Amino acid sequence: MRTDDSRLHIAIQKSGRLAEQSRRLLRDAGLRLQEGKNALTARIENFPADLMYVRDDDIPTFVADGVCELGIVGSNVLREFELAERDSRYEILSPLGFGRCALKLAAAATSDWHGLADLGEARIATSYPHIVRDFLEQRQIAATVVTMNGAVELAPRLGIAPFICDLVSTGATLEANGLRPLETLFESEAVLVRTRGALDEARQETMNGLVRRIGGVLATKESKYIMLNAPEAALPAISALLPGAEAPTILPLHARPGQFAVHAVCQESVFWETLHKLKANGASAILVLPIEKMML
Ligand SMILES: Nc1ncnc2c1ncn2[C@@H]1O[C@H](COP(=O)(O)OP(=O)(O)OP(=O)(O)O)[C@@H](O)[C@H]1O
Ligand SMILES: O=P(O)(O)OC[C@H]1O[C@H](OP(=O)(O)OP(=O)(O)O)[C@H](O)[C@@H]1O
Ligand SMILES: [Mg+2]
Repeated sequence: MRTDDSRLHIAIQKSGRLAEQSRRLLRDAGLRLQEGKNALTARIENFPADLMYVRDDDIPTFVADGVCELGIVGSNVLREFELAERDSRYEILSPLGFGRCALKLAAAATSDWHGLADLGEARIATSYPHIVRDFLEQRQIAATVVTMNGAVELAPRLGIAPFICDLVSTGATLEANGLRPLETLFESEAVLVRTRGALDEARQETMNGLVRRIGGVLATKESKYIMLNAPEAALPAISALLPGAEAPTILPLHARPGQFAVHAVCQESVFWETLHKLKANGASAILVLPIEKMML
C-alpha cells in the first residue's frame, strides 16, 4: 500500500457517513483531491500526502500501526478499537465538528423503563460489543451482549434481543423501527487522529503544516468578522456583547468626534439576537463578514 516513504499517508472513509465531509475538510485545507470514487489510494498533487480510502473500522489499525500517519474517523470507532485491542498507539489531535452521533441503549417504544436496573440479565444487540460490555461491567450489570454487524434495529422485532445499542443522531431510524432511546453510552464525532510512532523530521513538518491548516479551517467555520460604529460611552457594553472576540480594534471615525469604529473577529456564531442587542446598545452600521482563511 505504501508508495513513497517521504509522503504523509492519510486514512479516510471510502464511502459512508464521514466520507464526503472528510474529503471536504481536506479540500478546504487546500489539498487538491482527485474526483473518482473507485480508487483505493490517491496521490495529492499539490501536497506531499497520499490518501487511503478504507472502511472506517480499519482506520484505527492503520493509524496505530503507523501505516497511515493521520486518519479521520469517528471517536466511537476509536473507542471500540481501544477496548477490543487494548491498543492506543494513536493520539486524537482534534474533534472535527461533523459525524456527531451518540451510542444509545434503546428498546421497544411500548416497553417500560425505570432505569438500568431493568436490564437484569437481558440480551443487548450491538455492533459495539466492547463499549457496551465496558459500560455494563463498570455498573456491575449482568446483561448479555449479542454482536451484530448491521441492521441492529431489527433485533427486537426478530426476537434476537429486547434491547439494542446503536448510533443515533436524529432518532428517525429508532422511531421507524418502533424503538425509543433509554440511555446514552458514548457521545461521538469525527476526529483527526495521528499515530503515536515517531516520524522523521520532514514528515513531522508536513503533518504540522496540515494540522495547522485544518485548525484554521475549523476556526473559520464559526468565525465572522464584525464591523460596527458606536459612540464612546457604548464601547464597553458593545465589546462585552461580541461573541468570542478577544481584543476588538477600536478606531476613531474621521470628522465624527466621540464616534468609533469597532472591528473584531468573533470566534463563535453571531446570531441575529446578538445584532439586535448591539443595536440596542448604540451600535450602528453593523456588518458581519465571512472569513475565508485563518491561521492562528
Ligand atoms: N446517523 C449518524 N449521524 C452522524 N454520524 C453518524 C451517524 N451514524 C454514524 N455516524 C458516524 O459515522 C461513522 C461512519 O458511519 P457509517 O454508517 O458510514 O459506517 P459503516 O457502515 O461502518 O461504514 P464502512 O463501510 O466504512 O465500514 C460512524 O462510525 C459514526 O462515527
Ligand atoms: O438517528 P438517525 O439520524 O436515524 O441515524 C441513525 C442511523 O445512522 C447510522 O446508520 P447509517 O444510516 O449510517 O447506515 P448503516 O447502518 O448502513 O451504517 C446508524 O447505524 C443508525 O442506523
Ligand atoms: Mg464500518
